[in-house]
Amino acid sequence: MKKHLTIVIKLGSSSIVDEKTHEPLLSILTLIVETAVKLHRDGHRVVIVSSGAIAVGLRRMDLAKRPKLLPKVQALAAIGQCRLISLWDQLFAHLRQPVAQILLTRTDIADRTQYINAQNTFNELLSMGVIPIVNENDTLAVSEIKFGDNDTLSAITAGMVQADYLFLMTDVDCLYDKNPRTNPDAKAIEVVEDIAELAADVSSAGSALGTGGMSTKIVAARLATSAGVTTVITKSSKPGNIASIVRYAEAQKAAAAMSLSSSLASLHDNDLTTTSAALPSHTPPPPAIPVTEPSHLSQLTSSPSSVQTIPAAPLHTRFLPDPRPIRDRYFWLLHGLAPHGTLYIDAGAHRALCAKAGLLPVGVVDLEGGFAQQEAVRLVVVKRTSNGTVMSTGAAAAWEKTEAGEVGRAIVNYSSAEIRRIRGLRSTEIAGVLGYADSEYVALRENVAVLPVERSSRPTTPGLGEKRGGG
Ligand SMILES: N[C@@H](CCC(=O)OP(=O)(O)O)C(=O)O
Repeated sequence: MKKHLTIVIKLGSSSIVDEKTHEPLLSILTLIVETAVKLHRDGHRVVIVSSGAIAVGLRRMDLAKRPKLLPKVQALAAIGQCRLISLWDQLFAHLRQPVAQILLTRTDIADRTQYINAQNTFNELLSMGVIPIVNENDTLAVSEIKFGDNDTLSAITAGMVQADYLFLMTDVDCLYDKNPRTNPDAKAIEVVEDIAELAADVSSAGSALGTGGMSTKIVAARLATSAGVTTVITKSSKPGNIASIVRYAEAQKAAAAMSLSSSLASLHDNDLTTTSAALPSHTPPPPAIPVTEPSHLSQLTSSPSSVQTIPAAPLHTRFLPDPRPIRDRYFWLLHGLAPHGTLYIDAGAHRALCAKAGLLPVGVVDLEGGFAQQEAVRLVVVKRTSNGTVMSTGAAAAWEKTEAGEVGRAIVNYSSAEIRRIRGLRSTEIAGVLGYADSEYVALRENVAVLPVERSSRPTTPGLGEKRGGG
């Protein structure tokens, strides 16, 4: 188990300023600072994703509400961001904690070299003991190149720094199966093992200041957990809960690991058929669990004792990380790039991609959108239709979309105009049709990221011009 955890804490605009007066919520900010410094002093690496630039700009210019015109919003973000970062810097300075400002746009990370540069800068700052404070570079980002909401930005940041935890701080303590304000019998959802099966009420529209709501938090949780990041939704007015939740979650992992090793030991000692049923599932243990603590937990609990009872955690929703995380280049292909179109591929091509081959023109059935060479596209699997539905007008056969939906993303070697002419052909035929053949592949293997089969029906990061859920 890791001694030093990397923890990303995301605060939305409504956690940073008062929704009506737009004055900073100093008590919350101070508690966040104390929590972050405590975690840092315990040996953990902390990144803060802070919204609030526009809201702070509104206060500075004495404006009552967010203007409609984009240049005005961008000007306010420029005014507010320097005040915001100065506020964070001043608060952290009281505890002698250096911070750094990182402002990102989607185009910054769409270039692989820039993505790696950003990653290197994060790592350097974290190893220097600095707390990076991240926001979207609103002044440059127009809608086409926006992350759009800081929930998504925080999940991409968490993937980039290979975080252990992402905390999405919000105005409720957790997800509920129904709206708790109108349904007194609403049940808290404490642990989510599989987001695809989540049945929660996500109708919360977010604040008047920000752009995120509960549904953008689910998108963010899906993205972050796919990169192996445990994602937590909890109340921003109680930042002290972060340490208790980390302690609790780590204790659960330790307890599960101990239970697994004792089960494995008994597998050696006993008949395999009688003990295999005792292997632990993801079912959470009861709230209070006596465990022998690993050293970093005793740091978190600040207790000298090696054996103690872990107190129950405050209410929160915890999304468990995918056991087979998508990281590095594949994470960047899936979430760093904005797709410019879609390639519809057949099941054979999908199988070949899953078996780590490149994408050949013969497997491409149809396409949508206009894109250039070396731009990113979505990959969607289609099958020959049985009911006569013609998805593709130009293709030789009729095709329809499958339930698998989007199965991955790729950077293509040919433009949409070129692929339109070579789809369905063998690679040896490319030169005859185009007059040249830059590659036998439509996309090289290293430029293709495919989702594991059982997860491919889940949407990935919303791309350019795609509608996000939630307000
Ligand atoms: N980047 C913008 C905030 C983006 C946004 O709306 O985020 P959130 O408040 O988390 O929904 C700002 O700093 O004002």
